[in-house]
Amino acid sequence: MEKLMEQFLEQSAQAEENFYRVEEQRLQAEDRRREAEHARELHMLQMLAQVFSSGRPSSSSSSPPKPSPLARPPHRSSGFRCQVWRLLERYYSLGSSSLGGMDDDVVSLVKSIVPPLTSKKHKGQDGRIGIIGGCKDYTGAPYFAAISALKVGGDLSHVFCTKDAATVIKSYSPELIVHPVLDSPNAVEEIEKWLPRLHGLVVGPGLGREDFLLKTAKALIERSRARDIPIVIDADGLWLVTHQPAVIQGYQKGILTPNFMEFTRLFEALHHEPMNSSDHQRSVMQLSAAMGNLTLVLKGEQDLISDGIYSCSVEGSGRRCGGQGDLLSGSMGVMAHWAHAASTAGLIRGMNPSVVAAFGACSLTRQCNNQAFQRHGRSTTTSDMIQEIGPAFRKLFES
Ligand SMILES: NC(=O)C1=CN([C@@H]2O[C@H](COP(=O)(O)OP(=O)(O)OC[C@H]3O[C@@H](n4cnc5c(N)ncnc54)[C@H](OP(=O)(O)O)[C@@H]3O)[C@@H](O)[C@H]2O)[C@@H](O)CC1
Ligand SMILES: Nc1ncnc2c1ncn2[C@@H]1O[C@H](COP(=O)(O)OP(=O)(O)OP(=O)(O)O)[C@@H](O)[C@H]1O
Repeated sequence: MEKLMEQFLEQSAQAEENFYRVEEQRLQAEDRRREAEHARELHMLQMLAQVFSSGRPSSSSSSPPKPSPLARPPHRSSGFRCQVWRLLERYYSLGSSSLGGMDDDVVSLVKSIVPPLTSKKHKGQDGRIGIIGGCKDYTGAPYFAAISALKVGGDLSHVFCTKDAATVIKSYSPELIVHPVLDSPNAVEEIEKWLPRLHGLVVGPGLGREDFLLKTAKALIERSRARDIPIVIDADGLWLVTHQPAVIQGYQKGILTPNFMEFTRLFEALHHEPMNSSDHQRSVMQLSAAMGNLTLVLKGEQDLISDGIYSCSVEGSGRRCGGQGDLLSGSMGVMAHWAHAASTAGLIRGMNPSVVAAFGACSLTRQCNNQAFQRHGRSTTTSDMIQEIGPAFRKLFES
């Protein structure tokens, strides 16, 4: 009797295991089918957006201006164009349906890229981030970016700046590793030595616009790209991209984080015409397509993130002190590393890892702004916001 019972239990355990295995396979197949379908649809519509917008990828700023059918709907008589227009509208609305309801889903994805804190890891595993920036005029910006990368959870933050900025930046914080090499004659080789050890690069905060520094930044972007390192480009790095878009065009691990001014400059350089400032979503889609579908974040009252359009409107405050964009780019550098690592490990599926990172960093920056404002009101500074990174991160992604 006992034997029979044992046999019965074994068989039912086996049957249960088989059931779950088959069910899991079925769910995985269904997931793959949905993802493929979604990706096919987005890809097709993206291609159409690219072809029919004025923003074909162009590596040369001297190509002739092209008319933009996206600036307004085509005339009714153009049947095919109307059809394309409707498709494009569907594309935009596909994306913008994520404006409200998708927020929670994206936040869950951000949560899933945050690496667990365990005693099994060694220093460096949660992120070694490099900041390319810091010159005579600007020492605050690279500091804000680098310290934010650490406070978000990166393990090591390197700042590659000019000689005269280095001592100043070191004096702000003993946490940062500061290399005074950006204006040395062999800057590229000096910095390239570090690339194999870096998980993410943030190019631009406090870089300035001197030719030599921009040339160095360009070479470093190219070499990091060749090594498949996620790259966030902000501030003066965007000045470089505006003049030489090919440096980052089409790089899927690249994220651009322009403010409105930087966005307008970049848009006009690529499209050779003023942007339609009444429709930011459309402009973001157009510019993203022209840049080879890389992730773009237009910062503002709401942060608009492509591909597709995701909007981050976590409540911030009315306080707009300088440096908030540096906090954003530094945190994004770390999150981009986490997101791509999670994607490689199969932990996130169905969404571009760069978008997950961008959404995470935007939400965090705005939450820091909100919390700092509650304490300091009008006197809020970026340093106050940096103090809030820990609690804001916990509130958003660890609760
Ligand atoms: N503590 C430090 O070290 C900091 C250093 N920083 C570093 O400074 C460097 C230059 O960066 P940047 O942003 O000041 O330069 P740039 O693009 O020429 O903009 C200048 C003009 O654009 C306008 N404008 C700006 N935003 C706008 C908007 N949203 N919407 C509309 N207009 C807008 C505005 O024009 P205005 O209102 O004055 O007419 C403004 O005067 C860069 O390396 C950066 O990292 C900063 O990070 C801050 C903290
Ligand atoms: N009107 C706004 N309301 C709420 N949040 C905003 C607003 N404008 C910008 N932000 C937030 O502030 C952050 C920085 O954006 P901002 O436009 O100030 O960048 P920036 O000009 O590049 O900054 P920086 O001073 O570092 O150069 C973004 O994360 C964005 O979400």
